[in-house]
Amino acid sequence: MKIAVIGGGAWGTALAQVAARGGEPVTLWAREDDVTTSVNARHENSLFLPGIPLSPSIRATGDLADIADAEALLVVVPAQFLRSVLTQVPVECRPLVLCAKGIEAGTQKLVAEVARELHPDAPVAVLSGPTFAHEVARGLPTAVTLACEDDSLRERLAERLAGPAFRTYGSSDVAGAEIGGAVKNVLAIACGVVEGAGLGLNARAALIARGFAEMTRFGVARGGRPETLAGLSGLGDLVLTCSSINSRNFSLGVGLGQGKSAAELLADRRTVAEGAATAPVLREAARAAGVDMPVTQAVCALLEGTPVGQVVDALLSRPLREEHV
Ligand SMILES: NC(=O)c1ccc[n+]([C@@H]2O[C@H](COP(=O)([O-])OP(=O)(O)OC[C@H]3O[C@@H](n4cnc5c(N)ncnc54)[C@H](O)[C@@H]3O)[C@@H](O)[C@H]2O)c1
Ligand SMILES: O=P(O)(O)OC[C@H](O)CO
Repeated sequence: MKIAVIGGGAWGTALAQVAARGGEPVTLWAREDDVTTSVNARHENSLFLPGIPLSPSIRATGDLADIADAEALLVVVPAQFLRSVLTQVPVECRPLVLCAKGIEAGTQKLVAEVARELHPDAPVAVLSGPTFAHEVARGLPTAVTLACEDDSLRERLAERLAGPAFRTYGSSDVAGAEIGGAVKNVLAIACGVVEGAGLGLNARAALIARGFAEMTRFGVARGGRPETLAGLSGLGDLVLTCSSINSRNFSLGVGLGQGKSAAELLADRRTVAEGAATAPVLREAARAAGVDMPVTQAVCALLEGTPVGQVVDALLSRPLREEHV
């Protein structure tokens, strides 16, 4: 199955590396000339994944006409740009493997819902899980959820992408797989705040557990299955992203916890911290679904400039409740 990757950021590049493992030709579409030039000339994405040698069988392009011969498209642009990019891509009825983690502002749509709206003839799959791009691109062991409702397509994609250090676990729960990835980014900001404000490891563990509870409530309300949320794309990714400064979302939270403003922290970032855009959308989507998400509300307050101490006091002073309701 010939693969093209749409999006030349860190994750798109790492997935191109996965798909090109056996020397198969892979086309990587990128917006930035610096990316296409460095990938083609030096086999490196010097903008988003510097210092990691890439397979010479990856060919980068800025021209969407070059993906014409691909049999499946891995779509790896940030969630808030997905609609504008997918509007330009000549998808036809080719499978779309959606790899962004976020919820669209304005519509509250998950990425697969946006893709189905724009390209109703294209089957969709979601690839998600605990996957720092720089580790995947280096070939370090990684496992992901590959969700697709079509059993035969899921098996073909899983086989095509799997390798000795990249394990794909199949699932038919597309909504569950993408909700875990979108919500964990918001919760990772909260865990970063705990780190930045020096609130301790007990607080971080509490946030991971209570954050997982609210991820599950929201995921089930939007049609996901609890076991998917407890798997690689939910709990697995939550644990990774909430425990490492390598996470862009966690590091954004560290800055907030140190008292910096979101505007200041996001101003000169070239890379994406999806949780910052997802948090207010998730708060609205949770309200619409009648789901209580106190950690998400706290992250929104922090992004909006409420002081850390005030947000923590508000979280801790809520009425006591049973743990499992
Ligand atoms: N980096 C990772 O480790 C990782 C792992 C798994 C999933 N993801 C997800 O993959 C998605 C892409 O993240 P990334 O890490 O590859 O990005 P990145 O931070 O490395 O790069 C930013 C990307 O945004 C694109 N971009 C910027 N402005 C744009 C615009 N106006 N229109 C279209 N595209 C624009 C850039 O071209 C680039 O591809 C995100 O949803 C992220 O959550 C990332
Ligand atoms: O750097 P982050 O916070 O966007 O996390 C990257 C991946 O989503 C981890 O699975």
